[in-house]
Amino acid sequence: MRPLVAGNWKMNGLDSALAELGALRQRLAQAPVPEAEIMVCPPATLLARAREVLAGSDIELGAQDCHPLVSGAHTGDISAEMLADAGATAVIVGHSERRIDHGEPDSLVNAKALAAYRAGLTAIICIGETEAQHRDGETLDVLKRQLRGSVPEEARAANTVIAYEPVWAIGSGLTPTPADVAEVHGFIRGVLSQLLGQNESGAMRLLYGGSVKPANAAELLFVPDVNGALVGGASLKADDFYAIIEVYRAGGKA
Ligand SMILES: O=C[C@H](O)COP(=O)(O)O
Repeated sequence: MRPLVAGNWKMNGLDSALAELGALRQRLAQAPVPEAEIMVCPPATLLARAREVLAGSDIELGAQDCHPLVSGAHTGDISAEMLADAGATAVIVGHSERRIDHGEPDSLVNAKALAAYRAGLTAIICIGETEAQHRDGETLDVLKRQLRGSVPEEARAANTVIAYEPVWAIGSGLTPTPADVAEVHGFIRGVLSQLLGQNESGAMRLLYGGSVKPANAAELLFVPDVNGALVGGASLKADDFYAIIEVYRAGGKA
């Protein structure tokens, strides 16, 4: 399956990110990496400008969150339909920063994923254990609970991507070992198989996220059952993001 490398800008991008995006576009035009699908997820305020920068390129545009409803009295919120209207083809839901900062439970993440489907967007559903849960050996239990609660019955390989992001690895420079990533991703694939059937589970892309950098991308992204990356900090710099994407150049994993 074709891997996906998605960049999550989070609440960044006021300064140089659009210029960096232009540089990334140029870099990929000069030295394409057709083996990978590439996406950037800027803050909602930058979607329109990012869309202009990317016009005519293969780089896709995603968003970072959505409200479950189409419209209404929800000050400050943005619906999946509005994100689609702004040019997004995907939306991240259930990122740990939303789960923790905004107290989002699995049921809300599930509703947001359904909203994404309703608007024709791909849902990138994030799951991951905290440092304490990791230390206490609860990782697999936590992930199973999050998958059962957050992944709608309507999830299909064509409309859903799962991103495993250990909270303790996000922005910390720490990463699980490739063997740990392999175990966890194999486990996720198995739970998805129980929930959605083997065909959908087998074809669904499972991304790894958490301190993916040019220096560790090759060792993390060629692990079995890893079908791409959700990249935070390193997606803000064209050179770094390109170097991560480039690990998929022909000769790597199909
Ligand atoms: O969504 C992206 C992740 O939270 C990873 O962020 P990071 O690459 O800065 O650790």
